[in-house]
Amino acid sequence: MKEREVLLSGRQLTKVFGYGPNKTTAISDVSFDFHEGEIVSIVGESGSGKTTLAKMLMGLLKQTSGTIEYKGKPRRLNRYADRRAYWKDIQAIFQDPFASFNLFHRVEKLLTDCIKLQGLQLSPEMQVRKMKEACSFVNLKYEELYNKYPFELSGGQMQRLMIARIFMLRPKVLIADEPTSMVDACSRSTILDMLLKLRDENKMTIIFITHDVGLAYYVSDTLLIMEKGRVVESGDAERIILNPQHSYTIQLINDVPKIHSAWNLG
Ligand SMILES: Nc1ncnc2c1ncn2[C@@H]1O[C@H](COP(=O)(O)OP(=O)(O)OP(=O)(O)O)[C@@H](O)[C@H]1O
Repeated sequence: MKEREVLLSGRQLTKVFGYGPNKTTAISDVSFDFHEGEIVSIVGESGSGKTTLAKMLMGLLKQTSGTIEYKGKPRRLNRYADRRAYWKDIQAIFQDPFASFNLFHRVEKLLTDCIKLQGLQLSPEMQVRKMKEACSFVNLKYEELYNKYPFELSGGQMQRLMIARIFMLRPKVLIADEPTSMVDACSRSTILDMLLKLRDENKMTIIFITHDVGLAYYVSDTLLIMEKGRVVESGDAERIILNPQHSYTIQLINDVPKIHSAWNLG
């Protein structure tokens, strides 16, 4: 198989919050290479630094030390034009879909904004066609939703709408921070399958942030296991799950509920 191109990489990244006695080292000496079309999960318990790392990758937080490279060059976000170009390529969906949308904008505006962000000049008919296509990709009906406000939608509909926006924006990298937290198991696997389909169609790199090692194994090519701000193990997902090397990884795997033994009360 042809070696995939490295798209986003980090070298010795460290992030320290606060000073003196209030100092917290959220990320400590973390390095990685994320490839084009790769699905990688960043897995760890609460407080292990996953969201901090995701925010640094997004360019929403500046690292205390270390470097981030995008497409083989040091990432620069000082100028507005640089940030705009970067955010065209890198998009995120977060745990709480209600926090991700402007609650005063109707669904139609939330979707037309994606067309504007891409800098496309389309006729009104073409715009509606694109929005309908994006909604049907995530099994939503545009006609039923376009006039609604986010608070008139269910959590699951909102999460689907977030994915419809990604379908329209077609970023090179998607950072998905627990994107299935608000839906039942059935919708959850549908959402994951939609993300996998987007990866296959667009060669999108997906960075999944989760505490659920079972879910990470289901969706990922590679894993980055984090404990207290450090990467304790990384590499091929199957290899890590079948043959974990670090005690923390073993503990995470053992903590996954076992369906059969759960009923063994004897
Ligand atoms: N803005 C901040 N100021 C100070 N400390 C912070 C800040 N953001 C995060 N931290 C600390 O950094 C550490 C890592 O937090 P982070 O949110 O990255 O963890 P996480 O793995 O995403 O957790 P969760 O799964 O609960 O979201 C924690 O100890 C947290 O208290």
